[in-house]
Amino acid sequence: MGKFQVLDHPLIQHKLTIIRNKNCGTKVFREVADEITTLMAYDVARDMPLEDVEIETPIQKTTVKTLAGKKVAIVPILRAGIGMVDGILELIPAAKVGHIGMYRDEETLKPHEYFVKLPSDIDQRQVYVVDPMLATGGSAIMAIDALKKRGATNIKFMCLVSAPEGVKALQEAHPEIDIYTAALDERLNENGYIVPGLGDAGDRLFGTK
Ligand SMILES: O=P(O)(O)OC[C@H]1O[C@H](OP(=O)(O)OP(=O)(O)O)[C@H](O)[C@@H]1O
Ligand SMILES: O=c1cc[nH]c(=O)[nH]1
Ligand SMILES: [Mg+2]
Repeated sequence: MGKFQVLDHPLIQHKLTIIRNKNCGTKVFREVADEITTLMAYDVARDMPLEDVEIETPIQKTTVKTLAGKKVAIVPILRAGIGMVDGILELIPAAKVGHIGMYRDEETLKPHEYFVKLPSDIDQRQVYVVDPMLATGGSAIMAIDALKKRGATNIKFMCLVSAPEGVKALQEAHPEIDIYTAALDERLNENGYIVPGLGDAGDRLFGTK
């Protein structure tokens, strides 16, 4: 079974409180979502492999560490996942970015895939799938299905807010995936929204409501 981690550093909790507030406007929502993602990425990237490299400091030659091995691909689930891309690029600027378009039918809550464009070497990369909300889990499960179908093997999932229902479903569908969330909330409501949550992440990020 992969890891399930609530990244509840005080700075993350404080910033999440800012964007949960219904009075937080689009500009601040976008900026603070970015900041939370950067703080999360610091922890998520903790297992990045290192290798030895020989350099010369002004004092002497020495063997030190540099990042090695698997390169990173960030894969946002459109639309709302786009709000988490820049926060990771801040720390891992050489990462490639793939996109998976997915919308959730408002009646059935079932996800529908409408776009997939990935780096051609996705099978060689450490993949970070990002979406602010893990609600029923349907979108994340289908996005990871799409990635596996195209050869990705090394996948982590990052979200800002998750519901217990979504975490369980994702763990059952893809048990080896590590899941990182800034908060694990109480439940889903009758419309499939996370309670207390932060509302519709896509609409709040892009100002579409
Ligand atoms: O876990 P689930 O029940 O699948 O729900 C979560 C999904 O719902 C939202 O996307 P939405 O369908 O609203 O699309 P959008 O990002 O374009 O607004 C959210 O960004 C997730 O992708
Ligand atoms: O609470 C929720 C659930 C799904 N999608 C959202 O944007 N918010
Ligand atoms: Mg939405």
